[in-house]
Amino acid sequence: MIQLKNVGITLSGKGYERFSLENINLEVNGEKVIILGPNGSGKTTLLRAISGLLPYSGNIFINGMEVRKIRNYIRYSTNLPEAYEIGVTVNDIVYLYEELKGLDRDLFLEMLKALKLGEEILRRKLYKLSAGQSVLVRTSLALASQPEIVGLDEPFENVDAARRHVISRYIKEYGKEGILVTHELDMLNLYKEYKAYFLVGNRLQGPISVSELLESSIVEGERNDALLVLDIMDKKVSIVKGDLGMKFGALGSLNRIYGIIGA
Ligand SMILES: Nc1ncnc2c1ncn2[C@@H]1O[C@H](COP(=O)(O)OP(=O)(O)OP(=O)(O)O)[C@@H](O)[C@H]1O
Repeated sequence: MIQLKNVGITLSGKGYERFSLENINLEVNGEKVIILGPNGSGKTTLLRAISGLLPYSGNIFINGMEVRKIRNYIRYSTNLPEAYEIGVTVNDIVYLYEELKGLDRDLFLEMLKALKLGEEILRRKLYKLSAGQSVLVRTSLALASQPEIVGLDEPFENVDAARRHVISRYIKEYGKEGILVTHELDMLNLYKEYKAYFLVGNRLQGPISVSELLESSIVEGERNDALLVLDIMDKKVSIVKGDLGMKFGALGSLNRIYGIIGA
């Protein structure tokens, strides 16, 4: 189980405007959750905090344990790049993860084969892989560790259509509980049994089931019959069942929500 209680995260740095997420509450209890958000909305930031890679205020618990106090929790796995050593080969990471996380090497090799990646990739350094290969290897490592809970960041980014289908099969089989963050709406069709949240306007809003979402429309303003009303930059956007205005499935990109509110 993942629990976020009143979580706040602030990023600041040279050359950046301050970015913050506020009052984030979430409970993932034996469920599959998808977090949708436009570019730059803070999806990776949220997942990094859940994975113990960023400081935060409030509380984040994984199976009842405060993330601040645990290191390398064996029952949780993520595909975030920081979770893997830079400068070592894929094979080195496989050895490390067999020791640290109980990685199932046979399952990992089966996934590489299904993804048509070829075993020579094992001898390559992770940072020398192409962007898509790196995502697939990291996602396979996270899943082949067969954790109770996974946190996957953009597992489809830079991945071609055929491999997206293959990796989705494994995500669904081995990611029994956890969070998948993405901005790629065209993948939602494969994840109809997931619960969706939106990370928009610096807040996490939801939930709504993905299957309902795909049959809904997006309308400006707050409506009584809405399945979910999103608060974005002091404006409201309703998600309404049926074919009214802009069908969610036709949105293409979440950035278009900002177009609907004229921002
Ligand atoms: N060190 C930092 N200081 C301040 N802001 C930062 C810092 N690092 C990243 N940001 C900003 O934080 C915001 C959230 O970034 P994040 O990578 O979490 O977004 P995302 O939703 O995962 O985006 P994408 O879909 O494009 O991957 C962005 O606007 C980014 O520019």
